[in-house]
Amino acid sequence: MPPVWCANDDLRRRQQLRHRRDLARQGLVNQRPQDGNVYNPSPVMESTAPAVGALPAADYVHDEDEDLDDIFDSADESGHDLLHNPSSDLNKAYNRQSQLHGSASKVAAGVPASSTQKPTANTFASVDDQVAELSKHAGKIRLDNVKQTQERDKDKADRATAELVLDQRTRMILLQMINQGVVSEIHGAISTGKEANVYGAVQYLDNDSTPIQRAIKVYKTAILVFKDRERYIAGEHRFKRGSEKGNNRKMVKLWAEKEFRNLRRLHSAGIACPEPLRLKLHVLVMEFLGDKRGYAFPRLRDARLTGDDVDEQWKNLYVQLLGIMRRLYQVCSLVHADLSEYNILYNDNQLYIIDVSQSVEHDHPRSLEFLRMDIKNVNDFFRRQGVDTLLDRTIFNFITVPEGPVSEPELSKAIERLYEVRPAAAETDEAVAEMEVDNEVFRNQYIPQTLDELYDIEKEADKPVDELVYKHMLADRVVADKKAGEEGSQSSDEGSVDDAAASGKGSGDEEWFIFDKGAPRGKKHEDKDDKRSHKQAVKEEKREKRKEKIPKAVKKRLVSTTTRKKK
Ligand SMILES: Nc1ncnc2c1ncn2[C@@H]1O[C@H](COP(=O)(O)OP(=O)(O)OP(=O)(O)O)[C@@H](O)[C@H]1O
Ligand SMILES: [Mg+2]
Repeated sequence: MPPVWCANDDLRRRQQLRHRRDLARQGLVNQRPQDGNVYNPSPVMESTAPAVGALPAADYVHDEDEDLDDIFDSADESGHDLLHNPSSDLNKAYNRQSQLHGSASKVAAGVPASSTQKPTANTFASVDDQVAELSKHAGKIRLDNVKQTQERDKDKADRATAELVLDQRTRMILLQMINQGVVSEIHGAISTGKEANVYGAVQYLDNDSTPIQRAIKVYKTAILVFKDRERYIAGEHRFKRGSEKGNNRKMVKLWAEKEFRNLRRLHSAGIACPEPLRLKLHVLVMEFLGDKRGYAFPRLRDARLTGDDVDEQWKNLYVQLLGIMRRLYQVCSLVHADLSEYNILYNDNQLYIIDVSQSVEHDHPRSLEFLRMDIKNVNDFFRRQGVDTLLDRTIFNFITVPEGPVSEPELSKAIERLYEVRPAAAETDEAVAEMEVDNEVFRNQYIPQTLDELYDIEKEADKPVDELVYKHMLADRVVADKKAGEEGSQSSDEGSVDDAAASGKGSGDEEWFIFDKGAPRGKKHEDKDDKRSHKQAVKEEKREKRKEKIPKAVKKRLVSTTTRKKK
């Protein structure tokens, strides 16, 4: 018998546990851990998974007082719009899933699997009912079906097996997603890490089409697996509410939300990355980057380029990545903050950016420091591949300067120009040594982000602007660049790359100048004569309209007569 609502918390909890135990006995819900910290998956839930499951104590601790209420709360969902968008394929998938797995009455009534209405009473009974309802999908979570093509170390592969067991909350979220048709089946782990596991999944849209591959990132909520997330979230306006220190579950939810939102920004800016599809608490469903059989693209670290022009391919990838970094900064207002060959996937000369949960906005107090770290990682990696890399400082300026292109092919052209205007002797040993020194200096330079962070504001003010690392963040520089753009609009090709290179302005630390500014947008940049004639035309139009206007007194009279008639 389902438990009845009761005001007494203790009694209610006991009833809930008893009910869960009953369900567990019937094989519907996973039982609580027994024999210390060993999970004992129910035969239904883990029917195809191997019998592993000894989890470290810490992995279990956070689940001790596990409740599932928030899992059935639709307020914690993002990407739900996909499901309700009539043009979305997810709709089809949802209907298909519902038809396949009962709930026929719900489908007929047009009720979504997880109702958006919150129960007003008997919450626990409702949660348990939903848990029981979801258990019919248990066989579709088959984590033993691992697809690994990448050269990962043995340690990690072993960990992948040991982590086949999901905690109950995560399992419920996954079952819910299956129920809603977001995915149809969940397969093995693509990757298991300290902070998150990524699983492969498939979504069947209709009976005869090939399934769509999906990736599901599950963030870990265990205490011991936390890294210093605070430094990424603190100081960013999107997370002003605070980082929810001390509450792991909330913190991880925030983290997943950050990745979802950042991915969405990247995707809408046209940067190659997995499209985020659905977020529920700490579980994120996204586009799968890999082949149709479910094998993920390799990380850039593991990419094996083939052909006679491998060197050229590496160089092109380098140029492509610098362009992406500028686009990320200028269009998305983001710094990746963990960019390296581990967080970039590669396929067919295309780079895909992943793992943006720690990416920060411009206004983050350490964004420039993170950017400099990203540049270092990228340069170090490509130098190891034999690419003639640009100076860290040059790239930093290239990324941060507001003026200039933000899309291909102009971005690549601008980078090629950076090579062209580089001091001529860049290939000599001496120049290489000099480059290394400059990189070292730049990497250790202090980058203030606000005026408050300057040690000696007067001393800084005396320095030539071009000596400042943060020169592109100075308000007057940004304004000056904009002004130059306005003036540039009067003599059309002033400030173009060729001019800059020819006049020698583009050498050394002046690379920011070599962007082709192009025609500035916005009304204030329109030609003065155009503006005047437009104003005149609008005036004329208004005058004509006034001629047809009924005088106020006449209008009033007309209104009053019609109202009287009605009466
Ligand atoms: N959308 C995707 N499609 C295919 N594979 C993916 C996708 N997202 C992630 N992966 C794979 O999962 C791996 C880990 O993903 P990610 O870098 O996002 O996790 P992580 O936060 O680094 O986890 P941890 O730090 O705990 O290792 C990646 O290296 C990649 O191989
Ligand atoms: Mg990663």
